[in-house]
Amino acid sequence: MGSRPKIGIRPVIDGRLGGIRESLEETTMGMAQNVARFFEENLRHPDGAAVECVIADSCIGGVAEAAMAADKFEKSGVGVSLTVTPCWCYGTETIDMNPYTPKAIWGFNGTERPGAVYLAAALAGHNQKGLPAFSIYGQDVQDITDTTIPADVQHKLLRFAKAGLAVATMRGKSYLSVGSVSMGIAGSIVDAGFFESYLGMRTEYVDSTEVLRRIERNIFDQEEFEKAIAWTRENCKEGTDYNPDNLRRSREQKDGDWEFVVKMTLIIRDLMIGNPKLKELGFGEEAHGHNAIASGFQGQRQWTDHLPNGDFSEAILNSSFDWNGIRQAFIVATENDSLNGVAMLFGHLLTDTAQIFADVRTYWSPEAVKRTTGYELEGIASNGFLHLINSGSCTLDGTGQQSRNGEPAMKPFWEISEEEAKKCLDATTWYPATLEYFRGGGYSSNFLTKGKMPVTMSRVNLIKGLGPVLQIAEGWSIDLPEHVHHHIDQRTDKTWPTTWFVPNLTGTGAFRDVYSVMNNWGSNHGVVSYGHVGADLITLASMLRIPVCMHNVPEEKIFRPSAWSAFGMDAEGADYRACQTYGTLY
Ligand SMILES: C[C@H](O)[C@@H](O)[C@@H](O)C(=O)CO
Ligand SMILES: [Mn+2]
Repeated sequence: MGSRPKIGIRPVIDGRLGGIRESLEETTMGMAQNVARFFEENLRHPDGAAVECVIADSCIGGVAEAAMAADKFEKSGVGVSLTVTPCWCYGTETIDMNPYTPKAIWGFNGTERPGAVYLAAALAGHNQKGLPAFSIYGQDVQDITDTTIPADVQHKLLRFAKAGLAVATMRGKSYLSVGSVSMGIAGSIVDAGFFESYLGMRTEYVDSTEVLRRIERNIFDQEEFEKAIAWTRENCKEGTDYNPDNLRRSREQKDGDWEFVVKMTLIIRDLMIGNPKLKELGFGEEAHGHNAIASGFQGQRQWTDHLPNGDFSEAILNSSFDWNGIRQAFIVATENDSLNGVAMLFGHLLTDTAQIFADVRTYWSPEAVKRTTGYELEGIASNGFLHLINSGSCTLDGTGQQSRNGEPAMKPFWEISEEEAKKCLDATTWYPATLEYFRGGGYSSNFLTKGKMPVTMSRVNLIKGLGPVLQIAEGWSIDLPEHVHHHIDQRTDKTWPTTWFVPNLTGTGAFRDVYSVMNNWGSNHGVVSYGHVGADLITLASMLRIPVCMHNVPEEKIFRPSAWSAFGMDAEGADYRACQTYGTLY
């Protein structure tokens, strides 16, 4: 998916030659090399490649060397910058002035030389000049000869770098809208201004007829199709047809639908990222694709009223495996809900894992569960739960059939085994689509997400007069007793995948109770990412100047640019004021 941004490391130093600078050169450059090694060992891009660092050719003692570093970074594709120093240096003379590059400064907390004093001075400069930067220095004083990176510094370095790389990775890529607005869902009014100004992304739009044209004119790789359909027949088990007799599609139609949805999958992927094979087949223009890092498929209604739905394509593309093996998940939003697509993209870039796209369907109170099933909710579910369910885009990784340390998990593709991919497929049943909704047929994925996964639900909303806001709810997937699950799952669309979700409650505001989380959710959709990654999302949002309107992330984990604290003592109000003051990144 295009070039990968690098992390630029800037060792800054006290410029006074004749003793001071010379005594610090080795330590300062050593600190840069050390942190570069740390990043390279601990960070990967979502495509699996190791993250590369670029270190300035010399320590930076003043503005000339700062300019040389900027020049090198520009030429090497640096998208994120970290300044490191163990000593006092000259604030504004050495800082990184590139307005687009997320920045942090690690000032070594020692007393022999005052790295943290430089940090404070440089941050004051950043803040006075309107160039937000993150502040990093360890809790505990270290000796100047100590080359270890303390755990608290490591956490901040990784949180900053991963979010910074996400910013740089999105820049210049596209959101591809296949189709238009689905059933009046506002998130599928793909807003070019939002993508351009906040994310640095393009919006590309193709009519859904392009998918049909490629199917009818065989504009896809036939060989891959043969492989894909054989794999699908072997790995994707078809479920019972729940449609009433008078609507049911014939066996012949259903077999045709399988072929159709597999072709759709190849085509949507080719539309996103291109395919060199198409050039060999004589379709040079189509071979390019749209440079899309995320996409959405309208589906409902015009397409699905007439043709098989997008559920199979969305689910498979969003998963970490297909007929070509285990691979990076794509980001494809159901109903072309681009704002949920953006939250999926954030989740993917921050965790390297596949994302669950879901309708935020139902709040089940303990009383309602009791009334309908006779069961008294207990344990983590005792305050009720949310039913997350959706026809299409939910990744099959969302089955929870992968594991880490014996617990269910959703992992980066390079950690997923063949056996785990197979278990995800085996846990999924593909039901003939509910024809009352999807008149053109197709297949919907059905599974139940395993409980006990730490997860984070998120969502971007656009608010007129304000701009985008991000909402975040950390919590857990839960298991329900089989009969309770069965009873309440079957009340609704029984051909779709279900995740039972319990948010972590704080006792106040939107997290007073489970009902309030649902009641405060800004739209019909949400994204579920594996892990408690709310703090990472908050860091990323601050870089993009997207205020966070709702979250339940513990205060001590929150990491925003240093300037945010100048906007007042209530952190969330300050976030709004800071985002408004700095304005969009692009
Ligand atoms: C089939 C239905 O139209 C669903 O797709 C609908 O409930 C939604 O998912 C709305 O987001
Ligand atoms: Mn939906």
